[in-house]
Amino acid sequence: MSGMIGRLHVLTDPRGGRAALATLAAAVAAGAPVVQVRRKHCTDRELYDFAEVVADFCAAAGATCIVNDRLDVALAVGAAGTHLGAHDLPVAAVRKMAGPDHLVGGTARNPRQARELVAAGADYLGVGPAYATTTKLGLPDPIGPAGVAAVAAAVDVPVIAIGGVTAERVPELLAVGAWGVAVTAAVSEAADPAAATERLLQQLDRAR
Ligand SMILES: Cc1ncc(COP(=O)(O)OP(=O)(O)O)c(N)n1
Ligand SMILES: Cc1nc(C(=O)O)sc1CCOP(=O)(O)O
Ligand SMILES: [Mg+2]
Repeated sequence: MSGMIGRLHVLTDPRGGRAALATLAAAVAAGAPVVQVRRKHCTDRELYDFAEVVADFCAAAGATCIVNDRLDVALAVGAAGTHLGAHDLPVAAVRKMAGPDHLVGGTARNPRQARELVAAGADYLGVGPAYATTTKLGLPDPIGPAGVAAVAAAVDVPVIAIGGVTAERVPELLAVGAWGVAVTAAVSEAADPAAATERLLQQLDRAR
């Protein structure tokens, strides 16, 4: 499965909870096509319960639901896909278990990793950190638009730029070959998450 994945991925606030769900509801109502359930430091049951609510919400709204890190949870809640990084199960293993119709995304930081992930069966790549981010600790230095460009030139699957992405930065990322963007703070820390989502979507529409 590839090619037509949505261009705006809204990641849930990793703390989860009601505020995360309210933000998500606003983002999806404003037209966010893809939601990624990203939650850390919780029990499996808490993750499952949260993911189930998000997946049901996405199904009702026609949005694509992707679960970060966990194929088992993605399958259990009927999500469309799973996103995998270097510390998660390998893309090839997940592809083997999930079959051809499950969306599988991988995190790439350079062209070599990107080619390997695509060869292993990734449908799309999350590429970053494009810019400095306060949402996630321990990342390498930002790769900037030039780093995103290098990955986009190396593969033929959609590249989703992530890390410190704002609406203002969308044009320069699309200009270097990104298909779309993934955001946390730009939506979840916005005073008006629906308006922030609309601004991101406008930039994605305008710039291509
Ligand atoms: C679209 C997208 N791209 C990259 C990531 C990062 O995934 P990963 O490297 O597994 O890191 P964590 O998100 O698990 O901290 C992502 N989640 N989404
Ligand atoms: C979850 C995540 N992964 C990244 C990576 O580069 O692997 S950057 C990132 C944080 C995305 O949130 P924000 O839009 O608030 O920067
Ligand atoms: Mg991960």
